[in-house]
Amino acid sequence: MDAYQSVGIRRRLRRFFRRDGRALIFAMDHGFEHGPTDFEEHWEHVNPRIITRKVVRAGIDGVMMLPGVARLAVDELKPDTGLMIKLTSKTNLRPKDDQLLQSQLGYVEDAIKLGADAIAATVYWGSPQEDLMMRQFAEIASYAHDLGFPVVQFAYPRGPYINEKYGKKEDYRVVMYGARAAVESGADMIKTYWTGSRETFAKVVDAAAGVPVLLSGGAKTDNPVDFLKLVWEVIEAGGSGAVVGRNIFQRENPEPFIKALLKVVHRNEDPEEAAKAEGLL
Ligand SMILES: O=C(COP(=O)(O)O)[C@@H](O)[C@H](O)[C@H](O)COP(=O)(O)O
Repeated sequence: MDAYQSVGIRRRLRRFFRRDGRALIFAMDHGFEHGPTDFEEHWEHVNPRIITRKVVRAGIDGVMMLPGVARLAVDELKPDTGLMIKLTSKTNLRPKDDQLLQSQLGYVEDAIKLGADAIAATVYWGSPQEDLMMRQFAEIASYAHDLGFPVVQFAYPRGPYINEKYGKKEDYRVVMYGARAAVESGADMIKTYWTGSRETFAKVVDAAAGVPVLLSGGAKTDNPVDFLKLVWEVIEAGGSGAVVGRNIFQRENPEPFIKALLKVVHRNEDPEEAAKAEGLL
């Protein structure tokens, strides 16, 4: 018989993933990590309640937030919207030498009090402060697992040696290494970078050995279809979905865009067809 904890972990993961094993998750930690200027294109979206209402209305599977933003936005969530609380972060205001570290800014108990379904933390694999983030992740994961909560790792390879050895952090071997390190450190879900092609992303998925790999969205594309195509490639590569921020909240009208994304993620719909059906083309 399963221990209570593993039942809790499976049950909470299902609040993000539909029966097809895929999820589209809205990310809103940018006011902290990038600064509020990220919202300037559509300033009303700086208000977590307004943008959360829109993404929930469009049918998003889950949201990822830092504790303070979740506190403002949770009343906008449906009972079945997955809530992922991220417990590490950094501001862009830090000195450059400290930018390769995410610090803990909340505790597992805080996330549970907020009604979290999953706990997230970032590890910059390859950072000079990798050791500290590994310990942070291990402590968060061990405690969350003990209480039956799944743990999501934002597995971001970043550091001077990576650039020296591989040229860029998006090299598939680097992303694959980060994903594998996430698996081996006990993650139940992984968020990572696009590697540039379906074939290479499929290798990242293989290296994750069954732990779901989701795309970290990235900068907004001018043409919405370009982003739909990228997510389509992720799904074709065996990826389990995407965690998307700027491509949603930097659009004037995010709802049809989310609906098109959901068609790509959950129905493998052709990106252009999905865009047409939602009036984006
Ligand atoms: O991981 C983050 C920051 O990454 P970054 O340091 O900007 O590469 C988060 O702020 C976002 O949640 C994540 O990037 C997803 O949001 P978008 O990239 O889709 O805006």
